Amino acid sequence: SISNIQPTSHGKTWWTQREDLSRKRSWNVESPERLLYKQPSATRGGSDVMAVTPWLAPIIWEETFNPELVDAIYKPMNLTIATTVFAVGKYIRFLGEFLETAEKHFMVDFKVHYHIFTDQPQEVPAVNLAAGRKIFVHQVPKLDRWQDISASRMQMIQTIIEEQVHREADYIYCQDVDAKFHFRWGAETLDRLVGQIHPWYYDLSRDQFTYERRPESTAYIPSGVGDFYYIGAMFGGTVEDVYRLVKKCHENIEADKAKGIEAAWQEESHLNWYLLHNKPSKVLSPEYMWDDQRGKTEVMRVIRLSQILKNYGEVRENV
Ligand SMILES: CC(=O)N[C@H]1[C@@H](OP(=O)(O)OP(=O)(O)OC[C@H]2O[C@@H](n3ccc(=O)[nH]c3=O)[C@H](O)[C@@H]2O)O[C@H](CO)[C@H](O)[C@@H]1O
Ligand SMILES: [Mn+2]
Repeated sequence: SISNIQPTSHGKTWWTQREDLSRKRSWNVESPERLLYKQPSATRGGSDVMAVTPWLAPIIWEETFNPELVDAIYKPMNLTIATTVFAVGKYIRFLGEFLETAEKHFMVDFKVHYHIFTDQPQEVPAVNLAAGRKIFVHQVPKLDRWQDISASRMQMIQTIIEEQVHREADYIYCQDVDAKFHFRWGAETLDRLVGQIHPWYYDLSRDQFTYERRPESTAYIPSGVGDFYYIGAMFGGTVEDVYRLVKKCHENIEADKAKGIEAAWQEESHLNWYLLHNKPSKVLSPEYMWDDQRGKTEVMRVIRLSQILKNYGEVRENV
């Protein structure tokens, strides 16, 4: 199905429908009775990396969780996971491999709704989807600047939650299209509000983070403050929590625009402001969004998804 997405911001009556959907779910963490798995140790962590934040949100790395146990708990919940991916202008070329590799590694055996936003619906590749998985195509205008294409995602995600996703999905994850899956990217990532540590900043000090540093911007973060530098290419969580996030970031982007300010890294700067003040309930290690340009570093046991090398001069609208 192809819909034409117009940026809107209408009434809140859909929240009631949303509450009905949530009530039908059992949120108990039920494990099947005779499932066998390795005993967890109370005194030794599964890994030598930081696996919990100072506000007690888990940080997800390989070996901090048991994939079979996670699947055994989450699969019977019959969840629907929406994912948004933008393929505007030349970025349509990345969509085929994104979807094909997602079918191999992303939430395998779960119901997944891919929401694809593009200016070229007829170019969306035909991909064989496993049972229970669907593609929805939404037509969006092609904006002139890559900064605006990237930043407009906050508003478009807000709109699609209001118009459709609130009725259909439990969780929503929002990802860049210029990436490929290589390894399990599964239900261990599900949580209320989920941020992703940027692959270039996980080992730097907070003062090196490229936060927005001008006090005039709503995304302003002063020096001496900050937890992680979160990447704009991936965030997610329950539909309610992601809705609050995209709505606030969109409002702040508009407030800045009215003052003639564009944050240093557009929506990524606003996302970082939001997640500093609204702590994520789960944080994904860089395994979940790596960058091919960085090679593999010692801390990385696996690479689950990686941004592919691209020629910025060739794919971006204005450089
Ligand atoms: C290393 C680096 O420079 N990282 C920044 C850069 O990420 P990226 O270089 O990863 O940004 P990008 O060019 O991949 O754009 C982000 C996403 O927007 C969509 N898109 C973008 C342009 C376009 O013409 N068509 C289209 O569909 C597409 O889904 C893409 O994956 O920019 C982002 C957005 O501001 C963030 O600030 C990142 O931190
Ligand atoms: Mn990207």
